[in-house]
Amino acid sequence: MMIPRIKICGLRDVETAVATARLGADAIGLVFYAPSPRCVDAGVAASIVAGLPAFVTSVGLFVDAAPGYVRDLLRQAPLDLLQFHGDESPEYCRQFGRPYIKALRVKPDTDLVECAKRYHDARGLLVDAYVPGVPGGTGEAFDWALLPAGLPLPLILSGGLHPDNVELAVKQVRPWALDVSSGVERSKGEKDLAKVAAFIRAARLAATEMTDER
Ligand SMILES: O=C(O)c1ccccc1N[C@@H]1O[C@H](COP(=O)(O)O)[C@@H](O)[C@H]1O
Repeated sequence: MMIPRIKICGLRDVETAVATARLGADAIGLVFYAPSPRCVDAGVAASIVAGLPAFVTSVGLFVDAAPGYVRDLLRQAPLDLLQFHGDESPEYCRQFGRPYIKALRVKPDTDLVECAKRYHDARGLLVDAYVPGVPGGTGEAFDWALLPAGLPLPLILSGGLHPDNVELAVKQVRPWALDVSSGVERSKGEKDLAKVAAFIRAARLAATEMTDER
């Protein structure tokens, strides 16, 4: 099985972002949603983007943001990929002319195949837990059995992942990528590099074990 790509979300300073990349993260998420304890401003985002080494993707996370705000941010911080984590329509997501992923909060009646068709030009479909009133970053997991096989877009698994459940997640879901925030923190918004290292190690080991078993 492919080793899943790993995104660590909610970095707030250059030093921790670079340390996270050195631990093996493929992508670093920057949150542009004011109510989040992980929210950063354009200046901090620009310094993190500029500080990342080659081949580490910078991802900007937005929740139903005004288009002007997103454009303004992109002028200041040249993000590689946009993550839309609210109720954004496909038309909204496309208007920036940048690669994007669409996040969906999964409920028992969510038709993910239909969603993948609607957002057909997304670079991946990110699935997260549905927690009423909170758009994400909750640390809550959802029932992975709700995920259909054979989605026509790369599946990015998120929601309540942490170093102790990521092995099961990789083996059960076989996602293209993993995205984690709360599960690698010591307190809300405060990343714990030991947990980041443990998460990356456990995810890669799980995928390697699956390959060896075949
Ligand atoms: O991280 C946040 O604060 C956040 C705020 C608003 C929307 C999404 C947010 N984060 C994303 O939520 C999922 C799950 O996070 P967790 O690991 O359960 O804490 C993940 O995709 C984050 O990128």
